[in-house]
Amino acid sequence: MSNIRVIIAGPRGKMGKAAVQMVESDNQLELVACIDRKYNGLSLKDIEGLPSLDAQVYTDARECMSEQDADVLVELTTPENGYVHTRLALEHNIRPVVGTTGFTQEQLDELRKMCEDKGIGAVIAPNFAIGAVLMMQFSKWAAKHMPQVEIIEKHHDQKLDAPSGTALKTAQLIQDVREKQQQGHADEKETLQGARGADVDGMKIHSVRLPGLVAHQEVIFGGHGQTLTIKHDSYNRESFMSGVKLASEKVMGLQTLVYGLEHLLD
Ligand SMILES: NC(=O)c1ccc[n+]([C@@H]2O[C@H](COP(=O)([O-])OP(=O)(O)OC[C@H]3O[C@@H](n4cnc5c(N)ncnc54)[C@H](O)[C@@H]3O)[C@@H](O)[C@H]2O)c1
Ligand SMILES: O=C(O)C1=N[C@H](C(=O)O)CCC1
Repeated sequence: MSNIRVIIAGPRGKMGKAAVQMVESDNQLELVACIDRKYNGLSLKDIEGLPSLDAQVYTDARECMSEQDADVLVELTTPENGYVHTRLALEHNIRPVVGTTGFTQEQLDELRKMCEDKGIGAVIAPNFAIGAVLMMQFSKWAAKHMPQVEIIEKHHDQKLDAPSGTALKTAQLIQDVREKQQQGHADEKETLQGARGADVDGMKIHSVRLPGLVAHQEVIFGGHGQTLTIKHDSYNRESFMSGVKLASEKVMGLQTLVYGLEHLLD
């Protein structure tokens, strides 16, 4: 089978660096170019801290995608730029594998429509860590039986979006199996705004941002005389890389947009 030709957007970021390493050490994936904010025209090996690869760096994403005959874009930048890159990739028939979080529902709907119109696949996964995917699936199951639930997500303090994509996805999965409902006291009042967190159909989401954290989430279910906590921790960015690899391979066989890695697991 021929190699899958990959462009990585954001190669000097925390996730991008790990993705460059992963692609470099993989037999089936081949890094052909990167999209960065700096270093136009250099090759990756000229950039300090990155592996010695010949892949060319572009600051202009459109130019990169027009010049390079790529199969997959691995997008790991920021919500705003990530959306632009993902659209551009689809316009160039390059299949996006998107880890970047913070896209709005309208943006996701538009990207889904673009995929359908072009008959080309895309994977957008708010969390590529297998343990996090299982944590979300277990939470959906638990919510059927214990529908009173709150989500606490904790991330490093450089994160741009809140709540996390994982927390939103978890809430969506739980919405599939539980009715909107009042949680806490019906007459509850916040004496300090935001004290009860964000609200999704009565379900609360609390976002913690601190140095030292990577990516962590607890989903707490309450019942009569008992609680259940389903918890996942990512301690480093390598935890996401088997998911990025799987998505980069599986996207080649997709004709639609898939939102969440669970759709790619057997
Ligand atoms: N889906 C997952 O499993 C997962 C895991 C971790 C992080 N994330 C998400 O991935 C994204 C990146 O996270 P990170 O921790 O690596 O962030 P980071 O800030 O370390 O890296 C982002 C990189 O993007 C680069 N960048 C910004 N704008 C750009 C542009 N226009 N062109 C090219 N590069 C550009 C920045 O220079 C930076 O190097 C975030 O949205 C984060 O939420 C997702
Ligand atoms: O580091 C981040 O930023 C992460 N974001 C994802 C999210 O928003 O859910 C999860 C993994 C780490």
